[in-house]
Amino acid sequence: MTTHKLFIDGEYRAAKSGKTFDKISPSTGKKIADVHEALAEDVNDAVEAAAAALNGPWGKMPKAERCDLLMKLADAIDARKADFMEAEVQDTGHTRGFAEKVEIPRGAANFRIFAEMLKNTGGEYFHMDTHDGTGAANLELHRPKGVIGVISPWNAPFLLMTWKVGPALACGNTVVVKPSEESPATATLLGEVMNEVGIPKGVYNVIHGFGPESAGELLTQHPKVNGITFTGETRTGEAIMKQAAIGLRDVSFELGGKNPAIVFADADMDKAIEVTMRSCFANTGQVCLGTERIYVERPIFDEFVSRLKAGADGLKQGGPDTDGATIGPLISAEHREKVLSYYKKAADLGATIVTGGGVPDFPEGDYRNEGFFVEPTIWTGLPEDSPIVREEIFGPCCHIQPFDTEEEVIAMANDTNYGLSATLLTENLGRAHRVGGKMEVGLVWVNSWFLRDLRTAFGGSKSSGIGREGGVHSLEFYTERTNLCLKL
Ligand SMILES: NC(=O)C1=CN([C@@H]2O[C@H](COP(=O)(O)OP(=O)(O)OC[C@H]3O[C@@H](n4cnc5c(N)ncnc54)[C@H](O)[C@@H]3O)[C@@H](O)[C@H]2O)C=CC1
Ligand SMILES: O=C(O)/C=C/C=C(\O)C(=O)O
Repeated sequence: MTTHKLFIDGEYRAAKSGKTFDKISPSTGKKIADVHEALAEDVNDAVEAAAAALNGPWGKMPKAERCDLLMKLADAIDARKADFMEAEVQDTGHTRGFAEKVEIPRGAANFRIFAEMLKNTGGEYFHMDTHDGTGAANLELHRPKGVIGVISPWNAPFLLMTWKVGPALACGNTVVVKPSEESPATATLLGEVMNEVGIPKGVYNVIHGFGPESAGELLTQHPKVNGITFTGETRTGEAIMKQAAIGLRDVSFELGGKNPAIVFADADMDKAIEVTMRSCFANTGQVCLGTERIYVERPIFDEFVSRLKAGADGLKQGGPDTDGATIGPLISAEHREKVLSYYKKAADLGATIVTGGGVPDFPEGDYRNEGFFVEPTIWTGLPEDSPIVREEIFGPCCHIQPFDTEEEVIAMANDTNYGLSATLLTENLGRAHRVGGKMEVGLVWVNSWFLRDLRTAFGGSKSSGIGREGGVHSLEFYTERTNLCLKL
């Protein structure tokens, strides 16, 4: 049985609390690991190690050397790709294709992009005239923020954790990572690779545990944590923000979404189906950027619904060890209960169930019967104020609504508390530009989805987040800026 210990000050340690919890496989429902739970003493040790490392070799290292080390780290992740993949798919039940093509390469890329960027960034300079004729020079100086608390979710664990750790370290900070209790493996493994390439001890620390009254809350409340970056549910973001208010610590939040896709009658239908198949069902719908509301212009509504149904019905359910599987299980029994409660609610509310709506019917004795699988599901016929259309479900499901005019669909798409992403399907560039600019979201994709240039701003409006990360926007959160005014 695998054991995931804490990684503190460059070494793997058992939790001083002596407590462990079980990690359950999403595909088989069986226990696959014991995970050590960090409580107050361990969390304090991790934060103290991170604070001390700021004043050690890491704090003194020239920026170029620090960035070279992070490039080496990215190469070492590539070299250990098979190990990271295995750790990730066993924890999450993801298909190997998703882990191989998206998740693990992005982990390495998240270090490369910020290491490269930091090497080439400077600061502002403003010369100022003064009455004595000598003037003054204003120089922008950058300092690391300090100890960054990283709270990351289970849906794309390695990708989303490194998306924060990459820029944090490139800017010279140290980190204490609290991965989701559902996905402890890749963050733990990364400690080994940090040591391999010579990242100084205390720079990268990992504590395991839960949120409230456990490692997550203890970390975000710790007075020596200088900034908190979090990806996860909106309500958790609210709780963390209250915790961060003590001591006025800065936060960066990427939260949930209820993202629309709008399919205009002039869209290329093959492209529209390919894009919405991915945006609804990739990673079993457990993507914050995923589509759960589709609006289709009335003349093509019936054709779109029947083609998306055919696509959904063609998905093959299976865990990472099932050949040819195109859709995996949900992360946990608890999350499956949540998703199924929406499936039931949709039926009770009188939705037309185009396909799915329940648990797949596997043969007797099939391992998948013990896993957390649900059917890919498509509904039509619900009003816009239905909870199915308003609340984030985070499963492989969507509701499809017809529309008649551009104004009407813009209003429907924006009528939500969330504001993360929107996807537009149209061959009319003018319309794409016009409608895209009216979407109250942080990200709009046209004729595509999840196409990511890591130099661009990433984040959400409304209840979908606070701040932007990506490219130079990450540097704003992970550095403190000082204006040095030098009287000449
Ligand atoms: N990328 C996204 O937008 C994600 C959205 N979700 C949404 O969240 C729902 C529940 O998933 P969970 O894993 O329970 O998400 P969550 O938001 O409850 O947990 C995410 C992380 O925050 C930690 N956490 C929870 N409460 C905390 C607290 N008070 N202080 C500090 N840390 C805390 C958790 O231990 C975990 O590491 C999903 O059904 C989905 O709707 C979940 C994961 C990612
Ligand atoms: O590409 C990114 O940086 C972020 C991707 C986000 C998700 O996969 C998610 O939160 O679901």
